[in-house]
Parts: sequence; structure tokens; C-alpha cells
Amino acid sequence: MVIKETWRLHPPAPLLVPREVISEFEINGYKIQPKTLLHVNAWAIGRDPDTWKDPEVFFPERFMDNDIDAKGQNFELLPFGSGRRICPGMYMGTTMVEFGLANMLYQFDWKLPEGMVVEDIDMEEAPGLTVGKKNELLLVLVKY
Ligand code: HEM
Repeated sequence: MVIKETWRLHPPAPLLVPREVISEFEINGYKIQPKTLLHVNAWAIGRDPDTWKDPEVFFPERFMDNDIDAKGQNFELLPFGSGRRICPGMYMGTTMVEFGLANMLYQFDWKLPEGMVVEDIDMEEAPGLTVGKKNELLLVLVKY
């Protein structure tokens, strides 16, 4: 749930990978012509207030009472895209994130630096095709 919530708010590829339209179609009254380059804004979908309650709030428990997953079937959560060109490394990527996080939590207790509160954590993203944190994460790790 924590990982899903992180991907909702911070999809690593916020605009997925551009698609080129093959045949004309209509959406919301707009006629989209062949050859048009389409971007799917997964970042905005993850923060859509019509879909998510309090979208700006980090609240992993929102995934407790539903079966929304990140495998491309639930269009409100698309960190790996969807359809024929969905990320083929989806399961490897998920496993790497789960193992990495589990190891960090297993080995260390994580604390904020003296005088810092949770709200001070800087979550600004550096722009790009794939995004990461703009500034480094400041935490103090305590070995168990
Ligand atoms: C958390 C980790 C990862 C995320 C969030 C991610 C995300 C994505 C996204 C959004 C796309 C575009 C899908 C679309 O447009 O529908 C993509 C494509 C792709 N990803 Fe990943 N990816 C991850 C890990 C990996 C790994 C570990 C590999 C390989 C070992 C990989 C290989 C690829 C390849 C080859 C494509 C292009 C697929 C195509 O165009 O047919 N990805 N990924």
C-alpha cells in the first residue's frame, strides 16, 4: 500500500512514453487525427480529485478496501503504463522496490534529523522523462 501510494503521487515516468495515434478517434468532443503524438499524464491522473479523496495527502490506507493495483488494468494508477506497450520490467521493478524498502526497514530504524518534522521533508521532483527527487533525502539511520 505504501509503494502504491508513492507511485500514485510520484510516478517515476510521469508522462509514460508517448504514443502515436494510428486511426482517428474522438474523445471529450475532440477529434484526434492519425500521427498525433499522445502523452498520458499519469502524474495528473494520480492527483485527480474526481478519482482520489484528498489526492495531495499521502494515505496508503486508501488502498485497503479496494483491489486497485499497478498492473495496467486500473487506469487510475498507471506507473507502468498499460496495454500492448506496458512496461515489460513491471514485476522486476516492483520486486526491486519491495526488496529495497524491506531491506532498509529491516536493517535500520529511520529518524528525522534533530529539529525536523515530517512536514519539512522535501518531496520536490527533478523534471525529466523519468523523475527522481530534486534534493537529497535527509534522514538519520540507526542500526538495530
Ligand atoms: C519501478 C520501476 C519501473 C517503472 C515505474 C517503469 C515504468 C515504465 C513505463 C511507464 C513505461 C512505458 C509504458 C507505456 O507507455 O505504457 C515503461 C516501458 C518500458 N520499461 Fe519500464 N519501468 C520500471 C522498471 C523497468 C525495468 C526493471 C525494466 C527492464 C529490466 C524496464 C524496461 C522497460 C522497457 C523495455 C520498456 C519499453 C516497452 C515498450 O515500449 O514496448 N522497466 N516502463
